[in-house]
Amino acid sequence: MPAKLSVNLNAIAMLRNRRDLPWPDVAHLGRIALGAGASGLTVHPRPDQRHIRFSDLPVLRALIDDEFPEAEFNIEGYPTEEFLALCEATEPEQVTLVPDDPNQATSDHGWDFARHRSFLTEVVSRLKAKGMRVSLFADGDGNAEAVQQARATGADRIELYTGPYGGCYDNPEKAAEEIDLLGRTADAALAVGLAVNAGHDLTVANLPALIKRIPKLAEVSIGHGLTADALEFGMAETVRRFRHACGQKI
Ligand SMILES: CC(=O)[C@@H](O)[C@H](O)COP(=O)(O)O
Ligand SMILES: NCC(=O)COP(=O)(O)O
Repeated sequence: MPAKLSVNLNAIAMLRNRRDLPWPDVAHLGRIALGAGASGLTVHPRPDQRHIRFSDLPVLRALIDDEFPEAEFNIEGYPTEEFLALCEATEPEQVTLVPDDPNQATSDHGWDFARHRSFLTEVVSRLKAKGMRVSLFADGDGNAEAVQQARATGADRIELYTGPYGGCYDNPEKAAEEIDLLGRTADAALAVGLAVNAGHDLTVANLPALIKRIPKLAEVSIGHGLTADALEFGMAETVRRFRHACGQKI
């Protein structure tokens, strides 16, 4: 089965938050993404709500429930009590636990599973008891032992952190090395019964090689690169609409 695409709305929310105005409309862009065949929506609400606001969550939950009942909601974040309460109130189909510091600009590493195993086991069991699938953000470093520790927490999946691979956009040799490490991590995870997601800095250019190496990839969540493409490929039509609004003949 091909990898599912979950569209991450963080970048759109960040743009909205530049002004005290309701556009770009995060839920409506989520609707367009799901209408175009995305399998789900991802958000990563951070404690300072600099992009996704906590108040976006019930709106997106209702969008999926009312208009796209086959789609999945994926909420990512560090499992503080506040985050866990948000998940319990929103009941996403999947929660992705990420070891982010509150002040971090973006996610840049996976869990140290040996160190945080008992904490993660507790959190995973709490979320799974409420019917949520749990995925753990993991470094794609080929460490099979770490993957076994991830499995021991009771999680259903890992999400491979693909940032280092995404950063190799201008270095094909380094990209091939990263693909090898990601692939070995995925093999180890699949061997112990964990399904594998992937995300961070994925693009139309770098996805095919990743999918080729990990054909059983269950899901990719993509925000930054996808939003950049949406702007690029939507720019010409948008300028035509604004020229029309200026009274120009098109
Ligand atoms: C978990 C992860 O990989 C991140 O990509 C995240 O979901 C995006 O976070 P920001 O949009 O805050 O950079
Ligand atoms: N889990 C990764 C994600 O949701 C999106 O990351 P990015 O494409 O914004 O880097």
